[in-house]
Amino acid sequence: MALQQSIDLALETGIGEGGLSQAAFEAALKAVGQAMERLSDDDASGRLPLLHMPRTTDDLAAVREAASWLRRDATDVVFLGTGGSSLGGQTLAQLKDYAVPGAGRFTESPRVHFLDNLDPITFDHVLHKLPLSSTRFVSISKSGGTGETLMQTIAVLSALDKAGLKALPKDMFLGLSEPRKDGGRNALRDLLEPEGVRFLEHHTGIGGRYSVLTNVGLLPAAVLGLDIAAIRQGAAEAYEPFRSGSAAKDAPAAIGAALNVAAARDGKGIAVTMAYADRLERFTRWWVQLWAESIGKDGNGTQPVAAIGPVDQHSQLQLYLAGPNDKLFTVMTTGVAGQGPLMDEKLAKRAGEPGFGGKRIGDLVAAQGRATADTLARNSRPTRRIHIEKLDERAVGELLMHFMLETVLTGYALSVDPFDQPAVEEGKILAKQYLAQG
Ligand SMILES: O=P(O)(O)OC[C@H]1O[C@](O)(CO)[C@@H](O)[C@@H]1O
Repeated sequence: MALQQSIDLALETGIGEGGLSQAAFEAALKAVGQAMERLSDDDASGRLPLLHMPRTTDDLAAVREAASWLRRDATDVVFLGTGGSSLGGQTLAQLKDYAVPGAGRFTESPRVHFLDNLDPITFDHVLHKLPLSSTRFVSISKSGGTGETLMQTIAVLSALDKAGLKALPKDMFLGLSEPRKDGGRNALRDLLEPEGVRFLEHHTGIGGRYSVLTNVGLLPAAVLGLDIAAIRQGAAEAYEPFRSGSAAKDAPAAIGAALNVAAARDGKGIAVTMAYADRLERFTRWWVQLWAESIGKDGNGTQPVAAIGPVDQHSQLQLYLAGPNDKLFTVMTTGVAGQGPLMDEKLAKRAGEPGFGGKRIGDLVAAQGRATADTLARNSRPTRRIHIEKLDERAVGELLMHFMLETVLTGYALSVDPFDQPAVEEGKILAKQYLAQG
């Protein structure tokens, strides 16, 4: 297993007052144990295809084929889509420096872009800058009806038309959506299929925010040359204790769920995940959607907050250490010790930091991650630590599956349905009304 989780700094037994009591944790673990029984039924009945994804391999060839079609002669590949239709792919793409501050600008061809937010200025700018004749577009929407993705797709079709290119939309576009239900409407298909655009099928039994291990997340990963089989193998590692019928106390994702349940019951209404790695920044955003939409309903839920270290030590940490003690922290570190530029002894002395001499940047980051977890604990803030020595496809696959399982189990244990998001529809309907009114 690549993921090492320790919860001692979250419990009263480890940090004293402020930690979660052993009794509360045990009670939560019991509830999660019951949730695991339900999960086991879900697996056996096939009700949750997500649970079978780690062991599935027969769909990978189609993903690889689509990826190589997209890469052929392309300078740029643009993924249109939002929420669960984008964040999983972004998380995986970050292994190849996507959206890594500074480094992301130097990525090799094809450049990959995820346009998940709808912003007219950005979209205009990107459409003007992209070399359209060598750009490929992928529109992803499970429902096929998300307004943002439809507007983006319409805008691109119009831009291609205006550019008067020889290639047709079918040579430049790929769609990814559910099949039409009972032959009914699917707006994205209605838009693209008449142009001859080919579609990959979105798994009908897997929700958008749980779709990272399907073609939704794996297609961008394959375009970037990542080992998509290894991502699934890593996910299988996280699922193994569940597959083999381990007790909750022996299943890392169940332990994580129990911590969250105990914290929620204890009135700790905020869950902060602080990752000490640029290449986990998109992961934290993916987790925010997963957690918020899955757990936040019927008056339940804890507020997910994403943070990155060490940069957010210089913006958020003061509150975390000295503000209200209403949070459960997860501090994530990777094996960066010994990595990065070496600090020259003389220059370090000149800077008044002789202790930096002979150390590497990764040494300081490793020390900072450790210090932040320990300082939170010393200030009575319950803190879980997750360490991943080597951040690669396998490790990220395991991490993603761990957090999906943790989320589902937390939902089950708190008696909320972790798979729907009914409340967000109201605003979408109103926005369409306002648009019509002008
Ligand atoms: O993939 P779709 O259907 O376009 O939905 C995009 C996102 O919108 C939501 O439905 C919320 O509005 C998310 O759950 C989903 O990931």
